[in-house]
Amino acid sequence: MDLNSNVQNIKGVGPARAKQLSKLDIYTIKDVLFYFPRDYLDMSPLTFKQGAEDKTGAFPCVVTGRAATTKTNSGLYITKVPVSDGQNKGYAVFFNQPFIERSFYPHQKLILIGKIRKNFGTYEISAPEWIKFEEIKQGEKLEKIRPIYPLTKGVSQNFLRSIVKNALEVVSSIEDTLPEDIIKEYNLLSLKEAIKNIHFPQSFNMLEKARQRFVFEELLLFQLSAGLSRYCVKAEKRKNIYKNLELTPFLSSLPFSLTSGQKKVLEEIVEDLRSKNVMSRLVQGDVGSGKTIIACAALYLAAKNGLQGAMMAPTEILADQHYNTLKKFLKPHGVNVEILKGGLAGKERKKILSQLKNGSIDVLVGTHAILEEDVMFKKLGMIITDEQHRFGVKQRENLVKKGYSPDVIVMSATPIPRTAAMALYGDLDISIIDTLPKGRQKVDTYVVQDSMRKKVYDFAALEIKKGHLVYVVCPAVEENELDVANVEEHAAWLKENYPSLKIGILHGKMKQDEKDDILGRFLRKEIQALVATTVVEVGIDVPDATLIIVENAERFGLAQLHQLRGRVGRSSLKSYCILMTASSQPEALTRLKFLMKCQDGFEISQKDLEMRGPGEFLGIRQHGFFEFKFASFVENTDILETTQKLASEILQKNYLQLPEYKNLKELLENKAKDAIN
Ligand SMILES: Nc1ncnc2c1ncn2[C@@H]1O[C@H](COP(=O)(O)OP(=O)(O)OP(=O)(O)O)[C@@H](O)[C@H]1O
Repeated sequence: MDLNSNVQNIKGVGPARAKQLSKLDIYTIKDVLFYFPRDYLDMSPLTFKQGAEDKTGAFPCVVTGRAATTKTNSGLYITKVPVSDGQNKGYAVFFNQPFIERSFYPHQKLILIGKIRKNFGTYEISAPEWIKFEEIKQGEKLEKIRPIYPLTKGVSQNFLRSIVKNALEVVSSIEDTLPEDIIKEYNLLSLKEAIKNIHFPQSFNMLEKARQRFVFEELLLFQLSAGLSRYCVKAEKRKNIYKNLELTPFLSSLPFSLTSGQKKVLEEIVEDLRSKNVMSRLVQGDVGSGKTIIACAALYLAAKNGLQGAMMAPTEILADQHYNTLKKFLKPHGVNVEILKGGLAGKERKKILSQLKNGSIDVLVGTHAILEEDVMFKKLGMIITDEQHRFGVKQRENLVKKGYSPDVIVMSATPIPRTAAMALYGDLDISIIDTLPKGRQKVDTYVVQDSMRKKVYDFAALEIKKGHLVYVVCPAVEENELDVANVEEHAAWLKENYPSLKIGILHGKMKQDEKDDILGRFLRKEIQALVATTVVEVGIDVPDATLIIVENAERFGLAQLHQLRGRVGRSSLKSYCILMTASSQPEALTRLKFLMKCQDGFEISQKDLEMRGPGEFLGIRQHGFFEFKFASFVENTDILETTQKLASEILQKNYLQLPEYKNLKELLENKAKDAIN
């Protein structure tokens, strides 16, 4: 029988059953075989004494007397079946199934499967499953490890187990997705063996091997797909347009010298520009490590080589900030920087667009709107963007069609460990700024209970008295059902309690010019405490801000809190971060307290990955992201690296064209559709 045959070809599945199975997205034999258990039960026989509290186990025992049912005052039927494991006595206990009495009789041998606990000194196994010895066929071997499947109404564990068994019997062959040489070289189970062992493992060792096989396959597919899109980009050649890669005039005009991390990253970029391949590079660095100046240097080189540059920021506030920075550092070198804002009047917009087209603007800053159709460059050669705006291969193709093959630098605001970065951004080369500018001080971080709020804000008032600035971050804008701190009420509370302070609010629902106005006033110290949502999270650079208070801090991820903390400590002034919480949950507190002792963004995101899992964390990059059933970026770093090497060999040597790679190629084409588009 073929894998793609209808599920009704399996013994025990008729139209009614098929309908139930469709709720689990099971339609074919293949769907049954790829419906994997969510957990496993060790069926090694245990005595009552060996059974661990709250852990399901298998207990061989014998029924020692008649089952008896009683009715409680509240009308609940409780049936108790007396049993013994040979050493101790106990009961199997069932609820509201008085008829179950009839299933048991004295001297009957059973295996009870369930959780055991001691109730007033007597062992009890509540609502167990059971296997009757008398029903075990002669010669039939009991499974050592029992799969536990996710269920839906009307579909039981027993039924799923039986149809998987039947499916395995009926299917004639399972063609492997991986070529034989890969299976051999990496000592993997064949697909058939892996499927068998993922459902009915011969041992826990074999279960692990089966899992490893699927992890390997998932990660190989992922790496191949990432590699393919990198390959498309890399394959793009351009003429050697960078004749002048001299950075000294630019660097010597800066008010500081670059850190060693910045120098190294800049060298990597210069190397890319020297090569004939188009650059696609991710620049990662901890908060405040000075990524903007790297962008600035790249744009400087582009301009000096007759190319235009575009810098895209995730918000208009940041676009403004970048505009000011770029203008400051590039204008003295004759580089003309402009900003394209959303709300620009028709006439002004027209003027900018025409200057862009005739090449008199060298660098354009703005949100991603700067790459819209009517924005035409004369010769766009360098795009600086952030990970939210990274281009898919399709968008890149559109740009290329417009006649440009621009180099791209992607700036990442969330530093993540190298292996995870490699996995996530496999299609980009990665540079890491691993040093902070000199003189940066540690930001003292505290986790404080809400009951201490008044003290915390008294401290804020003292900071402001010294001429410093304060951020207050709330999870919500206005009053809400979740009952979390909101910007509007919090600002009102502050105004009432600290009437002498100048307080402003900032959130995403405000109009652009309002936001610009507020931020400008904060920079000029006309506002001393800025009550805001996480709009201040990324990139805002206000050197005199020395305190950030985060309300309901437990609602944020660690990496996000680290970003927020990065808004202070951006000069040599001593800075503080206070994480307010009403939570008394030990887990939440441990998580927050991790920030008190750790200032390293890479370490923090590793912790975040571990604690919250990649799903949530990787919200930063949904586009083209694979969903893994087995693989994990945190646990499978070895396989991640192995498969990356293997994938690049396969692509370089063009193995996907070989007949033995046919199935892998097909799988890749299906799976990678999203990633490649
Ligand atoms: N080598 C350096 N020495 C001293 N100061 C520097 C150096 N490089 C950058 N700076 C300054 O450090 C501050 C932070 O730089 P920048 O805004 O580029 O940080 P960032 O890496 O973008 O951080 P974030 O992710 O928090 O926005 C800026 O005020 C910048 O001028």
